[in-house]
Amino acid sequence: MLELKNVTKYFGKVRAAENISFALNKGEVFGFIGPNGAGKSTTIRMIIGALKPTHGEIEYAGGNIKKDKKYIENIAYVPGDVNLWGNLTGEEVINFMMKTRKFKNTDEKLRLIEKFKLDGRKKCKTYSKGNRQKVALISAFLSDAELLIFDEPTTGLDPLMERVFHEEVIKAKEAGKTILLSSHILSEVEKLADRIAIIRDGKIIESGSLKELRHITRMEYIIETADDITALKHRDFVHEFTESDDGYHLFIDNDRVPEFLKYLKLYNLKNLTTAPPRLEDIFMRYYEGAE
Ligand SMILES: Nc1ncnc2c1ncn2[C@@H]1O[C@H](COP(=O)(O)OP(=O)(O)OP(=O)(O)O)[C@@H](O)[C@H]1O
Repeated sequence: MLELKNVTKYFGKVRAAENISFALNKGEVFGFIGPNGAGKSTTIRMIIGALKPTHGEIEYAGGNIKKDKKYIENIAYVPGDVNLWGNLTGEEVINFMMKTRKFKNTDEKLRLIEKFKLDGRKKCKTYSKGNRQKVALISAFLSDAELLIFDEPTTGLDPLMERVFHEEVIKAKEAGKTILLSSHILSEVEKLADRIAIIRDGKIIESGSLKELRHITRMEYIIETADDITALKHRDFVHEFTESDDGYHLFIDNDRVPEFLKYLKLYNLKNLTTAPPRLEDIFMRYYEGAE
């Protein structure tokens, strides 16, 4: 549905995005993650046509976006920091959006206002960041756009509202919408995304499904044994060795597992469990790698 081909953006000498390439399939949730200043917003602003790439191409439904601007009507975009017309109420802003999009389902509007617990009668200038975000999120979920783009959508929301956001993303996906979700909240992306791309310093450093990305990190092992296995701590493939009530916890490099298993044979184990790595572990490794 959307494809970026070697998209690059320079602001003067600052390289905000370099050779960004990825494609979104219709009906998927695509997570775009990276630390502050990595280039997520710049990339998104190029997708919505607010910035012109220095190099590279962006295609939407097979057409080049430089030539055909009509594709923008098929995108609903919620920026990280939402600005609204201060003198309109939240509901007036939502009504305005519905009118411009010729969307008439007021029951759905009321459902979303109720679900996001928005007081739509207050003027937007009195709203907190979270309330402004709610107005934009409700408008996006109400729109008939086929691609929904959320840039750090839950930074102003409390955990209950975050959950509402997650539920609505899943609903939108079930309705066949495509979702680009930019975030540095890894658990959010992990829960929702079918595939992810990790961006850092303007470059995509890894992309794929979570399952595909798990190979690049360490697995955690929890060992229950009456034996003293602290000698393992000194092996170079063992990391973060700790002792807890439920056993010894340690992380093992995935490519060194056969060696690890050989060592394990030296002990009498009561139980051995493993935990798949979280996106956070993958991400932290990239963080650490740069320092
Ligand atoms: N208009 C601009 N002029 C100059 N430099 C810019 C501009 N916009 C972004 N940058 C720079 O480009 C880089 C990428 O910024 P961008 O906002 O895309 O990152 P981000 O991943 O969205 O981060 P954040 O989560 O903090 O918004 C940063 O170094 C930023 O300072």
